[in-house]
Formats: sequence, C-alpha cells, structure tokens
Amino acid sequence: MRSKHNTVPGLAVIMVGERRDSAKYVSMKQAVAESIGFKSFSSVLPATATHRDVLECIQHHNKDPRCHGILLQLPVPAHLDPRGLLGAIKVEKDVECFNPTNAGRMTAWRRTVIAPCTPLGVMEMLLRLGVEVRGKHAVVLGESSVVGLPMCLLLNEARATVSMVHKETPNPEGFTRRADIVVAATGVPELVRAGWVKRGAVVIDVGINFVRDDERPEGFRVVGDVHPDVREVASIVSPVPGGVGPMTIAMLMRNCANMAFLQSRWGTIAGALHPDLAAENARRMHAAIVDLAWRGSGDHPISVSENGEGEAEQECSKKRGARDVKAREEALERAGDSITDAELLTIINDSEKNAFGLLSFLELGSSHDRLLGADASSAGTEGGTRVGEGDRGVARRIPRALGGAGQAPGQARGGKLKGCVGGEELGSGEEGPMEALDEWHLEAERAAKEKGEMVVPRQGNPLLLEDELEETADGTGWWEGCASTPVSASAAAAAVETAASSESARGKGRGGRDHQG
Ligand SMILES: Nc1nc2c(c(=O)[nH]1)N[C@@H](CN(C=O)c1ccc(C(=O)N[C@@H](CCC(=O)O)C(=O)O)cc1)CN2
Repeated sequence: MRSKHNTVPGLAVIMVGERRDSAKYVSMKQAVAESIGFKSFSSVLPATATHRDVLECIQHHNKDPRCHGILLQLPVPAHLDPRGLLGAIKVEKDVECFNPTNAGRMTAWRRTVIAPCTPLGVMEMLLRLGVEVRGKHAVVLGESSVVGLPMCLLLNEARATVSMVHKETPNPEGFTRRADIVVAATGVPELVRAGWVKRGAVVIDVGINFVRDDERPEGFRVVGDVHPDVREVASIVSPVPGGVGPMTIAMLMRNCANMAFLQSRWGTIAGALHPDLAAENARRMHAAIVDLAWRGSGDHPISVSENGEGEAEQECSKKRGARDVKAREEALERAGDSITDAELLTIINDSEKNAFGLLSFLELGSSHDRLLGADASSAGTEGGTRVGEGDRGVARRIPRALGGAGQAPGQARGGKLKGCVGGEELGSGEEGPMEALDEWHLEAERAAKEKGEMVVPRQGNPLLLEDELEETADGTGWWEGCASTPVSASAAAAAVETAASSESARGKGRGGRDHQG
C-alpha cells in the first residue's frame, strides 16, 4: 500500500473500561496491525467515561486523515448506548460494518464494501476449506448483530438456505441435525453435541467461552460452543482457540486495508468513472470479473455419504478450494496489470454487484463529511489525491436523480440546509464524474424492469437540517441515508454491460471534468 498508493492504513481501536478479555483482544489487534505495517492508534477511556466523552473520542478519529478504520471494542459499560456510539463512526471508517448505515446496506443491498469481521472470517474459512455453500442448508445458532445476523446474510449471499436458530427456537437440535453447515455463535460453552450434528456436516465454532479449570495455573480455559464429541460425526470442526478468533482479526485488517485504499484513492476512483472513461472501464471490469471464474464447479463436496466415502470427497474439495484461491489470486494479479485500482478493488470484493456497493459507499461517505460539518482538511489528501474532490457531481445530481425534481426535501420544508447533498453551494454547474454511476443505476433499473425483476424504489439521500444536526449531537438520532440500488445481481451485471455499450454509443460528446488525482 505504501509503495503503490502512498498510504499506510491506520486503525484506531477504542476501548472503554478495563475488562481483561477486551484488553487482551485490543492488544492482539494492535499487535497484528503493527506487525503488518499499519499505523495503530489506541484510545482507552475509563469505565466512567460518559457518552459524550466516547463520542468526542470517535470524532477525533473521524477527523484524523491518518486513521482509515475505527473500531469500538464491545461490550461497552452498561451506562453507554453502543448503537449511538457505533452510529457516530464515520461510514467510510466503520471498519467493522456496525454503523447502522453500513449494516442497513448490507441487509437491504446484500453487500457493501465491508462486512462484519467474524462472519467474514467464517466465509473466508469455508472458501479456503473448499466447502461448497451454494445450495446447502446452513444453520446459524445465534442472532447477535455482531455475528448471527450478518452471518445469515453472508451465507444467504453465498446462496445457502439459511435457518437462524435462537433462544426461543423450539428443538434447535432438530434444525442442526438437518444442516450441512452449522455455525455456532451462542456463547454457551459446548452446547452443540454429537447428537445435534449430521454425519459429514461442517461445523464452525464461533464461541469463545471461559470455563473454570482449577488444574490450570490461570484457573480457567477457553472452550467453544461445540463439544469435542462433535468431531466424531462432523467432517470439519473449526478449533477453539485457533479458529474463528484469529480469522476475525485477519478480516479486520483486510477491511481496514480496503478502507484505506478507498479513502486515499477516492479522487482516482471517481476519475475512473468519468463518463469518458466509463465505457472502457466497464468493459474491462466485466472481462476481469468473467476471467476470475473462481467460484467452484458446482458439485457438492460437503454432502458426505454415510458409509465414510465422504472423507475422500472432502480432501478433493479442499484441493479444489486451494486451486480456486490460487486461480483467484492469479487472476487478481493479471487484472492488476491491466485495469485501474477502482476495478481491482471491485474485484477484490468478489462480485460485479459490488461496483454499486463500492461507489455508493464512497458517495455516502463523502456526503457524511458535510453532514458532520467536518472541515475540508479532514477529508484528507493522502497519496496526493484530494479525497472528496470528485463528489460535487454526486452532491448536485443525486436529489434530481433520486428525489425527483431536483429540490432537496430540506428546502421544501423551508429549512436551512447545512452542507447537505443538493445544497447550492456544492454545485458548480459542471457535469460530475459520478453521472456514470447514476446512469448505471438507471440502466440496471431499466434492465430489471424489462426482465420483470423487483427494483427497490429510489429514495432520497440523507439531508439534515441545521437544527436537526444539533438535536442529534449526542449521536443517537442521526439520519441514516437511504439511496437505492437494484436488487438483482443479474440486473447489475446487465447494467455493467449496457453501460459499456450505451456509453460507447453516447461517445465522448458529454462534458465533464477529469478528477484523476
Ligand atoms: N468491536 C468488537 N468487539 C468484539 C468483537 C468484535 O469482533 N468486534 N468480538 C469479540 C472479541 N474479539 C474481537 O474483538 C476477539 C475475541 C477472540 C479472538 C481470538 O483470536 N481468540 C483466540 C483465543 C484467545 C484467548 O486465548 O483468549 C482464539 O480464538 O484463538 C479474537 C477476537 C467480542 N468483542
């Protein structure tokens, strides 16, 4: 990152209170960050810190251009409202995807640039083990916003049939016995027993529980949610310790690197979407995505037969998983030579759908700066690229494209808009590079409609009145922006293609600025 993008990813970890386990996880995260050359920032606040104290700390990191990712170690002391605090982390620095805007996008749109680290770690584990997810029955035990819920979404995204089992599910073992993949995230030590698991199933243990053990000098040991007897029936059981925990930290670093990249290259990414470049970019991006083709061959490695033949099959699937990972890495390398960083990042994030996620992430991120009244310097100029430089076009255009007549709702209500999207002060009358994105959205919608697929209606981007901003200064009531995107992957893919051809057809006649940083 340093040599290629002139950026060193910076990760800020905020901890409130003195829980020993939290302190250990925080120092593990910092140690890993430093060992891979990231800048690491740490803020430890006393257990007595007020909501405002923590908000100020978050704001400090929000404004620091050296810091690209911010995480609040959970749990926080009971007098604090974790949701309000997580919502105060800037959207583009929310390295764990817990800000309700990012979490909402993940739910409504199925994909954002980032996802919560533990579920991402589980998905990466399944990929590298060669476990086929598509078409399988996955049962997630647990419903937390940190693990259970996003886990279900990612498994669903990977085309599993997903059951979420929670405390009030009668007969949970009835679900797990039918599952091909079980993800246990209950916080109940060794809850899942051999009798709960189908022979040959894959069991991922997310639990990290401390149980008393007088035979150990420390007086306790760490166990998962899965009992050791499950290993007798399952084909794979992830270990605790040494399984999902380290994967969580690895995914945190990956998210942070992605976010550093995005923040440092925003101008370039916007530039890459300049109308004049969009056709060529769309064509090459599509070609690179097709080239990847690493998703596996579609057979079913985890359905292991009762007579034990499954082991060979598992071995085979592991090999195929390794082959897929290698193919993906090679394709990325090749793609890296021939395409822009923006496209590369899109590919790193796995799917053509993410072209939309990526761009809207930046779009909202940059408007968030203005919502917060952040000064221009906090937008950052790392890597010689002025972050946010390319967003004027978005700001000016979105109300027209999404809200109808181009009038901002705040204006309609007679309020005074503070740095809002659509505010007069933001537009210069020039065409913006993000028009290409809007076009893509519109093309995708048209394509989806033609095919009779569902399209999420467009709603406005976040607009905030000055007095509302003050009212919500404690960070608890911020508006969560809701732009829109087509819901179907095929429509999105079609849009990429259509955008390529329609951009070519339009030729280079359209005005626009070059936002290359
Ligand atoms: N903001 C967050 N808070 C918390 C998260 C989280 O993902 N984000 N998850 C957990 C704690 N956690 C990370 O923060 C975490 C826990 C455990 C491990 C880990 O690697 N554990 C080791 C065992 C360590 C030991 O011996 O105690 C392992 O499983 O091998 C990593 C991260 C709650 N809070």
